[in-house]
Amino acid sequence: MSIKYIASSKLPTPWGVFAMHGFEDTETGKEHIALTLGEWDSQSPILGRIHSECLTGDALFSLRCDCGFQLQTAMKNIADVGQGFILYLRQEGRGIGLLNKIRAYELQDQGANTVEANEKLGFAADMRKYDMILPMMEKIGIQKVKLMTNNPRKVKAMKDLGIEVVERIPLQVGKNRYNESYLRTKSTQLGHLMSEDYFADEGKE
Ligand SMILES: Nc1nc2c(ncn2[C@@H]2O[C@H](COP(=O)(O)OP(=O)(O)OP(=O)(O)O)[C@@H](O)[C@H]2O)c(=O)[nH]1
Ligand SMILES: [Zn+2]
Repeated sequence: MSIKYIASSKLPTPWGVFAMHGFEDTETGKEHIALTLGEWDSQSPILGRIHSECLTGDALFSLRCDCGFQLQTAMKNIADVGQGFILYLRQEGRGIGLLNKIRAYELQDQGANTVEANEKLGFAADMRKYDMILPMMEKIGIQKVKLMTNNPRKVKAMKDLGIEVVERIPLQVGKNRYNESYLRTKSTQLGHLMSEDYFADEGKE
């Protein structure tokens, strides 16, 4: 793993003008992004999110998952407090890539759940790695985080890298009739922490 900082620019969004910092993984050629808003000293706990790329949810308005809703809510929450970061990591499809995710969706259209579909294709349920986080966090000067996620493995990954997660903030947004079983599978098979209230809230969104 070799992460190289490349350049920074402004990124105006509906929620505020973020700074965008580009990084290259020189081994894989993957291009990762950090968005930051506001300023801090390295000892302050900063609100943030580690977001895994989901072209379909983040850019194409897909209702099959909750990714786009989580990304927008995280950006809004950061803007509301005036300070925070998002690491946008290019590990599409939990690390299997976009085309394999479409293959997995095809199997899901035939009745498989997200875990079964990955396994039928010969992949583990979740192939993501998080070691690129450390050099990115060092560059943006953050050592302590308040992390917006439902995924305890992300919290553990950060802690294993030596980053202090002072708080986990649930990000339960975007449930709809197309992603309910996907969310259930995340909760029952992938360890995501989601409250029963979230599922009980039938008919919302
Ligand atoms: N292989 C596969 N990947 C998927 C599927 N649906 C979404 N993804 C990918 O899953 C990743 C997001 O992971 P999630 O498990 O939804 O959520 P998380 O990032 O672990 O946890 P949160 O921080 O709570 O959002 C993105 O890279 C998506 O492209 C699917 O059905 N199959
Ligand atoms: Zn998604």
